[in-house]
Amino acid sequence: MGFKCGIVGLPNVGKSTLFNALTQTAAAQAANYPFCTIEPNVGDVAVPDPRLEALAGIAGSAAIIPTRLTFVDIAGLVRGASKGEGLGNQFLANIREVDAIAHVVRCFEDGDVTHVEGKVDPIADIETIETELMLADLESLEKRVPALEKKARGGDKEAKENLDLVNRALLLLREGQPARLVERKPEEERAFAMLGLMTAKPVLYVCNVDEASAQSGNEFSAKVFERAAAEGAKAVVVSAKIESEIAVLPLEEQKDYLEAIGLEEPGLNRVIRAGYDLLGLITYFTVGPKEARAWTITKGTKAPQAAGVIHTDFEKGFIRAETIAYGDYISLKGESGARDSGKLRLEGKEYTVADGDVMHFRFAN
Ligand SMILES: Nc1ncnc2c1ncn2[C@@H]1O[C@H](COP(=O)(O)OP(=O)(O)OP(=O)(O)O)[C@@H](O)[C@H]1O
Ligand SMILES: [Mg+2]
Repeated sequence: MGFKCGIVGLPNVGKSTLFNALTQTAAAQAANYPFCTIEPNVGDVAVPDPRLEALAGIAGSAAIIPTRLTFVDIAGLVRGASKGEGLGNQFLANIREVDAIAHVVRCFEDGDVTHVEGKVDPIADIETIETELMLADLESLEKRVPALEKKARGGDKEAKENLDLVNRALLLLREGQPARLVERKPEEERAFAMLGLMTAKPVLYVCNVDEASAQSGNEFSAKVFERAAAEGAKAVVVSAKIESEIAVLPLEEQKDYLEAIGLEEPGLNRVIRAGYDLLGLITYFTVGPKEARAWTITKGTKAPQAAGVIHTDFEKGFIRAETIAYGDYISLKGESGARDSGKLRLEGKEYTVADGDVMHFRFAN
């Protein structure tokens, strides 16, 4: 399936540094000058999930295979981008292709690191980016109007409905509101998604703070959290620079370092999990002596389609899914315990898979 989270923000705020930490590489060039990144960097990241270890421990699985999420490190966005400033429309196209946005906001002071607007002001920075995305959405919608109007006049019912939706979005964007706030009926969701609007994508604010604030944030990140709460968005605190230094250390040293700065786990884990959540994703497991493995599905996926993530044959020939809830698997110490207690359920085609389900699919070839 491949869900993509795009790393977006002003130039030189630490996007590539975060990307490198996430992907544990130095694949993306990170340096102290704006527009360091031009071509997007794409990387797969393991989704940390402590449940996998617990499952593998019970089943004696030889290997643990986490599920993965894709991050895309995108070029910095500046004021006027929608009109072609900076790298202009080129990187806006990169943003259109992602499913959710991780918006990196500079929340650290450092006289040596250039801020394109001259001072650290996370709220102003967020507004600059949002404005550019809104302007770009406005422009793309305005382009659609003439053709839709022509078709609607000709009696095309679908075009008429689409035009109505587009006009509602335009009204909102002209008021300076993101398209995700457009009121729409469930049956309009498909047409809305087809519009490919950037300000309709879910957003996670990533507050990039100094080392001393890595644990509990600072006055800048507090402002971002306030704004996120008001918008119904999510925010996380992370020090991209520290994380990128920790990520390349041997595991033992990582632990010591994290402890020293008061973190239980890498801040990156929070970013990955929040990104996963933002995309509306959940995990089910397959567990056996060979491996304990996590699989990604969207919330609401039925059993056959969940099976299809492993192999299309599983979906085509789906018969039933032997299912154990994660909590039951753990408390009853595995499959036979769950079976003996009647906690191994036989689920059919209409079953909606729940987060944490341990599944075994039966299928016919
Ligand atoms: N938390 C932090 N504290 C101090 N310096 C940081 C922090 N995070 C990143 N930096 C520094 O900021 C500079 C810019 O980082 P980076 O290249 O990752 O930015 P970017 O957002 O990818 O920029 P561009 O848009 O130009 O590609 C680097 O010198 C990096 O080391
Ligand atoms: Mg960069």
